[in-house]
Amino acid sequence: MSKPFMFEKPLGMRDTLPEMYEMKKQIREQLEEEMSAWGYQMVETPTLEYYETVGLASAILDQQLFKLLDQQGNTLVLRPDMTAPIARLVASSMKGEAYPLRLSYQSNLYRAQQHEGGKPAEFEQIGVELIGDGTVSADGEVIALMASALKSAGLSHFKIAIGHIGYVNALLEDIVGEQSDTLRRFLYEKNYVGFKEHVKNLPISSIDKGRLLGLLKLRGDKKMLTDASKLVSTEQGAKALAELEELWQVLESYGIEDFVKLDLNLVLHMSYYTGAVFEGYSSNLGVPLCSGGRYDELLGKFERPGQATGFGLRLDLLVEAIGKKAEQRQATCIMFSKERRAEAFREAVSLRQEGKAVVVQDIAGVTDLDGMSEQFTDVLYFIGQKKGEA
Ligand SMILES: N[C@@H](Cc1c[nH]c[nH+]1)C(=O)O
Repeated sequence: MSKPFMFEKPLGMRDTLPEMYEMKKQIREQLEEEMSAWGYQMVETPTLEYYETVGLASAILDQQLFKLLDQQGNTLVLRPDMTAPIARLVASSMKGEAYPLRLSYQSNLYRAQQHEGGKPAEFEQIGVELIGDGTVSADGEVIALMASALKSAGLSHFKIAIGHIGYVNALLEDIVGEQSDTLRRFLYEKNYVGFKEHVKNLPISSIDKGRLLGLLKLRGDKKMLTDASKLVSTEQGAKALAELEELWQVLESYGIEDFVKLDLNLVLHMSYYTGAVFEGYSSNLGVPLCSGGRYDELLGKFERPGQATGFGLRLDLLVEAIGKKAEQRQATCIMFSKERRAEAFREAVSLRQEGKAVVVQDIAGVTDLDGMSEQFTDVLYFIGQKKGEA
């Protein structure tokens, strides 16, 4: 490998400039406030985790993990997700705390990228986990909170698509048995053309081909569930549909049915999901900006079984979707020369006490006075001899 050019960053890594920082901060505060208002408590976990435990439990493709070695020779990962670290936390340091637990987080996550110019390899995610509650009310709560968080951040045009991995598995396994992975991957990649092509070439009856292709049409409101029930007759399939029916009622009780739609071919990235899954879209972004779902088996891997659900929201994408500029705090500049330095500092203290942001600048350190002054609406000069002094 050649030596990187001085200004290059590792693949997928980004800088954050002041304006973007401010925008992220304002939106982050609103999201955190909303989650706290719903009774969720913030936690933090380390950036590095063991590959063998949390790394594997995160259920993400191995090629997306950043791996490194510690001094003892253990393989570590930069956390690719927060759900697995929180499962570890709940099963260890928080073991004594009764279920259900409502936890929230705001963290940078790391997913290695294969190509330049694509997705970021480090991004901030804000989310919640509702752990130890297997009810459909819990699924409804996290979806309603996600909608409420998006609204509180200032996003008004969004839709949440809801599916159920139990339904997809029931249908695929009923028809293609063990070979369902390939079809699931087409769905996860939203490669519906690839899905159709693959189905065409499968050695199965035309009725079963019709059932598999029928899955792609299962989008809409709760009326669609009747069509869905015609494709699968297994107990697992029926259970998933009954859950979705109840979930729709919960969402109606929250009054957010206009923001949601059912999409039964939804398959998400993480393979730990076991039940209802969902994804949120803004009308002006081509990619989902938040997603989540039920994962009832993950806590068991950390020896504290518990049914759970949650979501994660990408702050960078939410900022992009909202699209408006941050309200920048205007600062006053006090330009001083050393004779009046103490006076300038006193003035700065008193203006800051009034709530103003103040920059104090020694004029001897400025080479471009006009350029510097243009950055401020107000510039006060404390230059030369003090008034009244000879
Ligand atoms: N951890 C998931 C989101 C999620 C939170 N809880 C459940 N799912 C992700 O990064 O996509």
